[in-house]
Amino acid sequence: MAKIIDGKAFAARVREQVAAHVARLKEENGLVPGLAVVLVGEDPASQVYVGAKGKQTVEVGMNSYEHKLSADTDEATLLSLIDKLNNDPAVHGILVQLPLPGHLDSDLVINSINPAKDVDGFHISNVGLLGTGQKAMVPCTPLGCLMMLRDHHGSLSGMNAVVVGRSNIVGKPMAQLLLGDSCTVTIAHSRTKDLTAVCRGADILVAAVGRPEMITGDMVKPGATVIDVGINRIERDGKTKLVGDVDFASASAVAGAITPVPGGVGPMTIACLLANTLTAACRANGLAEPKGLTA
Ligand SMILES: NC(=O)C1=CN([C@@H]2O[C@H](COP(=O)(O)OP(=O)(O)OC[C@H]3O[C@@H](n4cnc5c(N)ncnc54)[C@H](OP(=O)(O)O)[C@@H]3O)[C@@H](O)[C@H]2O)C=CC1
Ligand SMILES: Nc1nc(=O)c2c([nH]1)NC[C@@H]1CN(c3ccc(C(=O)N[C@@H](CCC(=O)O)C(=O)O)cc3)C=[N+]21
Repeated sequence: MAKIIDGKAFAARVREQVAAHVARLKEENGLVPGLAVVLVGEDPASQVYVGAKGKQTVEVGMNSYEHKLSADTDEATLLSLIDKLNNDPAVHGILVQLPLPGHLDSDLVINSINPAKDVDGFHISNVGLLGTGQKAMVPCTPLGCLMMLRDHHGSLSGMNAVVVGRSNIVGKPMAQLLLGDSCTVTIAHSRTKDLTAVCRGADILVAAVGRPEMITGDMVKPGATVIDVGINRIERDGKTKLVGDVDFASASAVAGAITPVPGGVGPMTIACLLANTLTAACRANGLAEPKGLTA
């Protein structure tokens, strides 16, 4: 039976570190980091995340600004809000909740955020900085996964890592971070041939597929570390249940360590968002950055 990596407890420790640094900034520099979250439309799952982010932002002593726009908001209105936030000195981080309604061009919207305030790390400048090993804002979900992996293994150098999924928000930046830590990285996707064989070569297996319980125990190398990024709501036995992209029962019987869903990657994502907001506030003011909270 695998060791369960407790993302919820880890995230609570990250938030404590963030809160301690925020308290120091306030006392020594009179600075309070601020995070603006923009939500377009009424997607219920998104509203839950936005609510959780706002609550935790305030709990660590930072200011939270929520902007809820109707689903039919036009591009010009959204861009003008982002322009206002870009120029607001009280706002150090801006997050535009994805996915956006179909009539909005999400690349255009994301790339209109000031890269220094892009706490999601999705702006092309941050993608380029990460890809070239320069100081960037790093996407929260992959950063949270990296923190848990470093904590569990110490060094990741030379390990075989397989990332299943090649999205811009999870798969690709995850692969970059693992490469940065000197893993031998394979990115698998829907066209990959013999996914089972590819996954079985992994010392570190990251699942970011969006398919409930797709990664089963037979795809896991004995003793491997499995990171389950998936968040899927399914109906089972007449109840709504949250499950990952990994079949926890069969995978945990083979793996050496595994993250659960819920209580794994999800809480770390929000903790890293707070850490990124703190980092952005420090950089904007030429102050020392928090240690251990960046890639
Ligand atoms: N915990 C958290 O904080 C977060 C969780 N998530 C969750 O992570 C999961 C992935 O999210 P995201 O990256 O945005 O998803 P996307 O839908 O953008 O990407 C999914 C990727 O999985 C690949 N894929 C789909 N089906 C298969 C298959 N049968 N075999 C192999 N690869 C396949 C796709 O391949 P192709 O490119 O070929 O289509 C694609 O690259 C979701 O469950 C999402 O809810 C996302 C963000 C944050
Ligand atoms: N610009 C942008 N940045 C994001 O980071 C972003 C986004 N858009 N859109 C949606 C996805 C999804 N996401 C999650 C964050 C936390 C949990 C989380 O905390 N989940 C809890 C469970 C919560 C529940 O019960 O629903 C857990 O896994 O334990 C899940 C998912 C961030 N995302």
